[in-house]
Amino acid sequence: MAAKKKKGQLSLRFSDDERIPKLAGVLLLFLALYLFIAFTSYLFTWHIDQDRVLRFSWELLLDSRFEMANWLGRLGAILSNFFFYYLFGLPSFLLVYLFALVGSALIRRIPVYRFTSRIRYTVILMFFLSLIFEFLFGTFGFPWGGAIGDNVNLWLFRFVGTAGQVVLFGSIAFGLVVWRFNPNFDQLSFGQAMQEVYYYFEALIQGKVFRRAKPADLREAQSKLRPGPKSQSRINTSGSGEQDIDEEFEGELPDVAIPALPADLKQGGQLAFDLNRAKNRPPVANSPGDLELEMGITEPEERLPIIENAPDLNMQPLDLAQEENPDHSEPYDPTLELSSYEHPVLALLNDYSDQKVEIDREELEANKDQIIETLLHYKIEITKIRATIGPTVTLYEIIPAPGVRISRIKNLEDDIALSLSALGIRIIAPIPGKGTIGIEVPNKKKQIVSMKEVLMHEKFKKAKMDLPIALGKTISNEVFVADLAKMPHLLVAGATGQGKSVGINTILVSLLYKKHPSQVKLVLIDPKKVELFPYSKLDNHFLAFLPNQDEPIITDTTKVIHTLNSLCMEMDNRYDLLKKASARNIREYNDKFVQRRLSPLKGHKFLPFIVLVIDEFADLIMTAGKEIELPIGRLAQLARAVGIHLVIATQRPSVNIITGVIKANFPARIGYKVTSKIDSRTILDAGGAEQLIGRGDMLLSVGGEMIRLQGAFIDTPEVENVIDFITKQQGYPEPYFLPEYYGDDEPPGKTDLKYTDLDEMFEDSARLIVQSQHGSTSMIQRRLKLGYNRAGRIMDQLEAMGIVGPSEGSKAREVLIYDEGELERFLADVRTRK
Ligand SMILES: Nc1ncnc2c1ncn2[C@@H]1O[C@H](COP(=O)(O)OP(=O)(O)OP(=O)(O)O)[C@@H](O)[C@H]1O
Repeated sequence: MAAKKKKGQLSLRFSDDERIPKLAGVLLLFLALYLFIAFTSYLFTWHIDQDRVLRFSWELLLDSRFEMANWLGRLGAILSNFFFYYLFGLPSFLLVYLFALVGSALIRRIPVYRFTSRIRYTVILMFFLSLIFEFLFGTFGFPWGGAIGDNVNLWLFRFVGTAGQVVLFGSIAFGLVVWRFNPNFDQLSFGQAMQEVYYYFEALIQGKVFRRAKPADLREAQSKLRPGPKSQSRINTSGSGEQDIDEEFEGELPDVAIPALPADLKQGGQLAFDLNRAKNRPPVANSPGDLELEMGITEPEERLPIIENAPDLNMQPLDLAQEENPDHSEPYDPTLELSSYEHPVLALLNDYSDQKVEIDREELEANKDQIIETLLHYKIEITKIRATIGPTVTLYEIIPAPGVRISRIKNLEDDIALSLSALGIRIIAPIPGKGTIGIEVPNKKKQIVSMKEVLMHEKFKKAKMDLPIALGKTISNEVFVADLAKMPHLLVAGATGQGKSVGINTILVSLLYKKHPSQVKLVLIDPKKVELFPYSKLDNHFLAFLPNQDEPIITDTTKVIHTLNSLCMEMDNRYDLLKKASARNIREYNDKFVQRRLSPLKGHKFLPFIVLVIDEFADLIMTAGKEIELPIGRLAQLARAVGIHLVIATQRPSVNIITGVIKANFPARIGYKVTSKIDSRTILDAGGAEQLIGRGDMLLSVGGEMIRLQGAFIDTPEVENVIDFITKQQGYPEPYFLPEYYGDDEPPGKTDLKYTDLDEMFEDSARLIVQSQHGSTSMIQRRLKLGYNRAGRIMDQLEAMGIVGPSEGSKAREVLIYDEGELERFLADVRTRK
């Protein structure tokens, strides 16, 4: 008895010992390496060794008189010949892969059964390839498909003949592809195929060959699409462009005032008019009459930082989410359900390159002279003036002489504007973080910043953000990419016709270019019913809305109220999930889910980010007031941690629209041109937006910092191209449904839901729940083979109909109907409620 117990204990300890599988893994890895070397060597030495090793004998293996050419000696020669000649031929290499796969799984403690399907595919592939190789190359001496390939081929040849073999192998290959990759043929159409060919050739003609980009490929594809260094302007937005200028001019600065600028000087980049002629000469600013101007080209200076580097507005540190996967299982891939989804390609967008205008050198110098003259007129001396040329405005940055008060310059804003006779002069005194004063002067000819150039820029391509949005370019011509998730909500306002709708399109298109449908969902509200209409086609890819909604884009005020409240419910549900998972924010939660540390059986699921966009929010506030404002305020206050972010836009920036509640909760705001300083203050808490020049010129205020940007331009046909590109691909079987919301005045209850409102599977689910007396969503999901969202919706309906009780966290709900007879009577009654 004692001995038995001991033995039991021993075996328990033995099976618990994690070193055993690790040692087995090491052995397999060693075997894989050994076979790999032996097999590789066999490719070069088989003809030398084959005669001797064809017939195995122990003597051959053990007698040291036999010398083999194989790099691994006699054992290597015998083993590789065995696998190549007697078994599978060249595909024997797949065995190396299998041993390595299983070996590495064992040492990483990943259960081998997770790889069952991969192992199965590999073994089948090995058989199949040995058949094919032998069929194709069987007449050569090398054992391409080994004895297995040879014998099966011989049998097949006698059975179906050569033509039959070709057909059979073709069908098997096709069948294997279907089995392994389950490609979608539903949407295979001649038109789509032609369009793909067209995109390819269009790019080919432009010398921009690329593959249809997957996220990782996008970088490569875009770098190919970027113009080569030769086509870059000498003075350019990019770092390399500015470098060019430096090299061009260094050491050549003549001693005369204002040397000639290069003839092909284009917009972008930074020029400095240094009022200290020589570095070793003391400043001469105190004697204005004596000023000699010298133009130097300076290194591009760090301007207002992009949001990418801005401090994390999210209070919760994110790096804590990077914990190790405890059971070392293969991570969950949320994109798997639409694994063949391809991100839109850049060829769908327009270049607007013909719109690029050269800056007028004389305009630059004239403005500079005017500024200096005007300032001198008011006895303001300066030591240095520098110009940074942007797409729509040029920033003249001046360093006043010591002792000059900044407020004096600020007060002269109007005089300087008058003397430069240009609209929209904005004076920034001082530029935050620098001792300089900025004077922004609009360029006579403005440059369109295309969405395409912004999306193809490294900053966007490399952006590792949750919700990257490419807004446009700063006035120093730097591409500006921000993370909406960190903003964490955005208020967009500006007078009509100044670029707001284009701006919303750039935000949405940025997300469509960068994100997989599993990662982000859009809730689109458009009371004007026009601007966001094209996006309605994305319902099964990127949209989220209420279950009984006919139109994917929400236009009706009552539906908007329901949607906002439903989003609040979604937020609460997500908080529950986060709490159960001990995660502090969506990133931590999703990281845990991806690492398979949260079980779907307990209700956990991968949470996509949700972006709510309201285009024209004034009408809603005017008609529904608090009913709109309160849920927006609640979402804005609380929703960022669970990945719900808002973008709300209005063309009426008055205080009764942009109320205190809204303002307090939207730290990031974009102001397009407005008609008055008061409007500017309403939006940005500061003046300035009234001095913008329209057509996408904007001020972004975030975290107390103000950045002037030229918005990227994207036209409606381009937006439609992108949407069509996505909708032609397979989407999810259904949209992402938000939780059902019934409204306060129509509380969920027996009398409210009509039979027609109920899900088709409602009755079956009710029977299942009553039969099993177990109120669990995951059971409905599993037994009736329904998606998680749909099962959840049915459970809500069961609750509303009084069949189950309310949710009790991770526990099953109470079932309120006890026997099937009672249920059938109840259902018959419900059926009559049409
Ligand atoms: N970033 C931009 N670059 C160049 N032009 C632009 C840009 N944004 C807008 N425009 C020009 O301004 C016009 C009006 O833009 P948009 O429709 O976005 O204005 P809006 O503020 O949405 O107007 P509304 O409120 O009436 O809808 C566009 O048709 C376009 O010609």
